[in-house]
Amino acid sequence: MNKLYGNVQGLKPSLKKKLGNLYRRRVPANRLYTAELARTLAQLSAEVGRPVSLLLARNGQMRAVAVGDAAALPVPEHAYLESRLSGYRIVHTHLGGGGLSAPDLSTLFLHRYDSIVALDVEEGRPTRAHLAHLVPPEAEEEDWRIYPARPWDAYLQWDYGAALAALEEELARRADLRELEDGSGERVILVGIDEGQGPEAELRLDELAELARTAGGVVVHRELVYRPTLDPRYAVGRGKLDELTSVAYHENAGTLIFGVDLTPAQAGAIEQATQLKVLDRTQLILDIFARHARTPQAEAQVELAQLRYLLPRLVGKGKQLSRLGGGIGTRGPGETKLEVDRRRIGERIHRLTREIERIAKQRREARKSRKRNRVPVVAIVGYTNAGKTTLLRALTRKGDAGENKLFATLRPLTRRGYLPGYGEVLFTDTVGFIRDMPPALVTAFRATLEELFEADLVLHVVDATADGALEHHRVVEDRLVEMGLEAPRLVVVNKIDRADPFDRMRLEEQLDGVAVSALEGRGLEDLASRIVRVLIGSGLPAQPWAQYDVRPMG
Ligand SMILES: Nc1nc2c(ncn2[C@@H]2O[C@H](COP(=O)(O)OP(=O)(O)OP(=O)(O)O)[C@@H](O)[C@H]2O)c(=O)[nH]1
Ligand SMILES: [Mg+2]
Repeated sequence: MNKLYGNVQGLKPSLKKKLGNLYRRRVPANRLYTAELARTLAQLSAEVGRPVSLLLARNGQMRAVAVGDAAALPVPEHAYLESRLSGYRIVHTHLGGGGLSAPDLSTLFLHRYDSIVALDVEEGRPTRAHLAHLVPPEAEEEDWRIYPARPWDAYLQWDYGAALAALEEELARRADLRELEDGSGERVILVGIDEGQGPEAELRLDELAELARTAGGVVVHRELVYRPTLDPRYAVGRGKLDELTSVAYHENAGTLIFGVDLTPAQAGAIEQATQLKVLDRTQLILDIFARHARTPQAEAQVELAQLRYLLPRLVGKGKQLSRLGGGIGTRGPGETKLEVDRRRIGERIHRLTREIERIAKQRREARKSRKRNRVPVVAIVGYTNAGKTTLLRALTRKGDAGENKLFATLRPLTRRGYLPGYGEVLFTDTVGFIRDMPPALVTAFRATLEELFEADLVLHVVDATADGALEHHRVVEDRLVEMGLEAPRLVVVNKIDRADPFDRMRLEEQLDGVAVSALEGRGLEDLASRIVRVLIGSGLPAQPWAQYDVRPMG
């Protein structure tokens, strides 16, 4: 016999059998329900004394029978498809009448059912029918349309198939329109949690937004939730989650990013409740590292951290894995391997650990025999959003014209530049620093910074417009010292086009920095000559032909 869902306790076997027989019913593909089905349903509900709910596939096949309200039905697997309907509908009874309830509507919405019908039952017979379906997201309006109550048999001749096809078409058309408007970029919603930190929580949310942007996301909504203690199950309240799900629908977002770290159980529960992709701060940061990893050592470390973080999140969860699909949180050296199972991941972790040891040994030996007379390397570091990448571009701008081969991009994040009176220099960009690096990621982060050890000079970019710029500087410098980085430093005070003159001066003085606007190209000559002085001071003489500032023919 087919399974009965919901509360079947205390039901007589004969009644259970009758309910089970509902599985044999079928509705023609273009009809909402048949007269026989409605009558049987009403009669059985009256006998049971509880509502009875049916889950029907679009082709009219019975998929599930539950004693209880719509929420008692199992959620169909693979029901959820971006911006489309799930292909399932719910037909159920209401013994007390009263139309569709709030839980009915939120079930409809969350699982994108094709439609939901409630049949009022009086004396074992159907009386009125209440119908609702989703509508394309509009500002200010409800996400569904509820039709006025009609006599139960009014829908028997209705061409449900055609109505549904029209609705799907409309939904798809709107989704296409939005895609055109947005351009690329994964649309994400940020959820910051204020556990009583006050303004600090706001800053952390700003930082989360920066991280999301760096990972290639488009932030369409930010929500700061005040919660002194996290909800053990959902981190935030259930009501808040429903709200966010609705925002996601209106904003066409498929991803929720939480500013706190979620336990594997929380992430799973939130995903289940919202049907959205759920990421936490650590996963977001891992994704950024994955984009910045470019040495074998860094790639191995990032993959290792990704797998370690992923492993506990895999328990009994084929579903979450398949949902990962693509986009933020799925990138990286291990990208293609995310599909493998737990055991294989365990093996991979083991192999990576050995690989990392091997590479480290190799590198120690390679460093000993580092070549003389090579092109000096200048690495750019700094807090996230300080303007490192903009500065790299500004310092190597001429390369963009693509005329001179000297300036051609070598690797995505290293470019050749030219310093007047000195010669060629390699500039290399790095991943931004952030406060509260998740402990699980420290090793991977350091690995992405490994190239710093090849640098002859480290440019430390400070954003003069940032609150706490001095503190950011200190955080970064402390970490560099911890890593044992000995290369000379030069502080670049950036964004002077927008900075308060007093802040700028204070930073310049306290950090002995060079003030620039990477965006407007101001102060770059001063910076170049400071760089040259440091390089020469560390025993890297100017290149012979460059002393006359004659540039070689490209
Ligand atoms: N006003 C102004 N904005 C700037 C300047 N330099 C960079 N920005 C802006 O600051 C933002 C961050 O710049 P990026 O160069 O991406 O910063 P980053 O340090 O590479 O950031 P991450 O790689 O995310 O750590 C961008 O919106 C830039 O346009 C500047 O000199 N003046
Ligand atoms: Mg950058």
